[in-house]
Parts: sequence; C-alpha cells; structure tokens
Amino acid sequence: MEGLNIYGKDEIMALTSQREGETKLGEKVQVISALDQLKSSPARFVLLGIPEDIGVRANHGIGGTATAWQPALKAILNTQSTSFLTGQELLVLGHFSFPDPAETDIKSLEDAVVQIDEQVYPVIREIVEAGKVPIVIGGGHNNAYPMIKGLSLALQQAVDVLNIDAHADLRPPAGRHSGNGFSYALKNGFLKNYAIFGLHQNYNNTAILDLIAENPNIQAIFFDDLLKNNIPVVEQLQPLLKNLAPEIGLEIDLDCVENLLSSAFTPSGFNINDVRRIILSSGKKIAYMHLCEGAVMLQDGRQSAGTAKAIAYLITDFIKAQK
Ligand SMILES: N=CN[C@@H](CCC(=O)O)C(=O)O
Repeated sequence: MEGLNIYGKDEIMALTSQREGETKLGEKVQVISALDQLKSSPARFVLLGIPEDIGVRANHGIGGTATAWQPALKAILNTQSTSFLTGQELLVLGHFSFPDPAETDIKSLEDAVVQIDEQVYPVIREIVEAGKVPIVIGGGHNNAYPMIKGLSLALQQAVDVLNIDAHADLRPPAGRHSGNGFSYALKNGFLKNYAIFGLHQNYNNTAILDLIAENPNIQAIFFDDLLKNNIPVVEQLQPLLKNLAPEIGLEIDLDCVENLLSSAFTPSGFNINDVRRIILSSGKKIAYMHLCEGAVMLQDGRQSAGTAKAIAYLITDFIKAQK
C-alpha cells in the first residue's frame, strides 16, 4: 500500500490546538503504526482521507475535492472531548496520496482512477475484516467503487448501499471516473441493492433515469418530490431503508447539500441539518460512511471554510449514533 501515509501522534497533535482546562478529540484519538495493529486497537471507527480530485476531473468536473481532507481533519481533532464523544472511539489512520498522472487527458485520468481503486479497496477490506467501521473523507465519488468492493470482499457477499446524492452516478462503466462508481459496483457483483435519496430531476440524464426505472435493485427518491410536502426527511427516507439489508454502506455526496462547496455546487438541496438528522436517527447499522465531493477550494478559485466544519459535524454525529 505505497500510497497510504499512516499518522503518528505527532501529526495529530500538530493539527490540534490545546487549551488549558479543556480536552480536544485530537488528544484522545487512537493511532497505529501499521495496518496489522488494526485488530488490537480499542477504537471501533477508523478515519481515512482520500484527498484526490482525479476522478472528478476524469468526469469533466471542477477539481478541488483534494482540499477537504486536511481542514476537515483539523476541525474534527479540535472538537471538544466530552462524555458525548471522547475521541477514544476513533482511530485516525491517515491519508492516501496519489500523484497526478503526467498526462491529464481524460484517458490518462481514467487510468489513474483505476490505480486509486486498486490501492483503496484492500485497505477498506482490511479495516472491515478487523471488525472496524471505516469513515472516509474524499475525494471524488469515484471512491464509492473501492469502498463498496472492499466492504463486499470483507463480508463475502454483495452489499446494500444508501447514497444521499443529487446524482445517481450510474454513467456507463467505460473508463473509471466520479460518475460511474455504482455502475462498476453493480456490474462486478459487489452491490446488491442501491438506494438513492435526494436525486435532482435536472441533473440525471434519460439513460440513467431509464436504468433506475428498469432495475428492481435500484430505488430512488427525488429531491423534487421531497419538496412537495412538509414531511420530515427522516420520515421520507423510511420506504428506501426498509428495503435494504440490516447493515448497509452509507455514501453522502456533499453536492446534495445546498451552498456547500463542490464541483456540482447547488443553491437548492438538503440543508446540513437534514443530513445530520438522517445520520443521527436512521436506526440502521452502517458498515462504512463515505463523505465525498466536498471542497474547501475549487480549481476555479471559489473557496469556503465551512466545508470542513460541516464534515466534522457529520462524522461526530455518525460516531455518536453508531457507537
Ligand atoms: N459524482 C458526481 N457526478 C456528477 C458530476 C457532478 C460534477 O462534477 O459536476 C455526474 O456525473 O453527473
């Protein structure tokens, strides 16, 4: 796993601001020095960063998803350690670093995404096989594929996934990128039931809509339909959840959240508290959570510091709800 940088306590403390009289999560989180120590760690949740935007650029999107990891980690580490969440529940494993390919034409970017897949899925598999729950901050949504593959190989069965997203990411499996992670997962038998919550009618093409309509293993609820009533989102999610296995993978593409910086930035979508409510009260056992497509700075110069704190809220909520 040559692309994986495993963190020591020094790296964690360098990002943690200490203050007399209080304790931050960074002072409490667990670390290891090699993957074979995963099993013996007392932490149940394993945090990992995939700061890349190669998959987004291979899908003709705007680069920048590589910028979310470090600020988000800093926001998490500087959360207060209290009885709500001490930090000991979390092992901060580290991050993958993937160099940009020398050539940046679409084919070269797609080939680089295949190399990313090959490095990510074995680590996800190892974390799950150690009895832990991976929490991954991307990166592009291309990483849904190695997440699902790693979980499926660890559990030795095709798995069910809930994706909260404006886009189905069911583009043709012909060259890897951020728009076809679920197509590859279905095609290669790693994904059984695929539920999508909050799709935008305006941003999924006819071929994708037909695919959803024809495949009984794919179910979707459109954001446009959620807007037609005042029923709480957690309630509107229930019909999707009841058709999924008791244990699922959870994908959250942050471009489903309004005004959160991403390649497909949107002024209309879930607000961050809708997503917090879903995480806090879904009632499902979640085998992994993947937060992707968020950016602190985009290639075109747009910036938002709020992305990091939004990610920190979702991750601390997730640990509180699942521990
Ligand atoms: N994962 C995102 N998929 C969207 C692309 C969004 C964008 O980068 O603009 C899609 O393929 O449509």
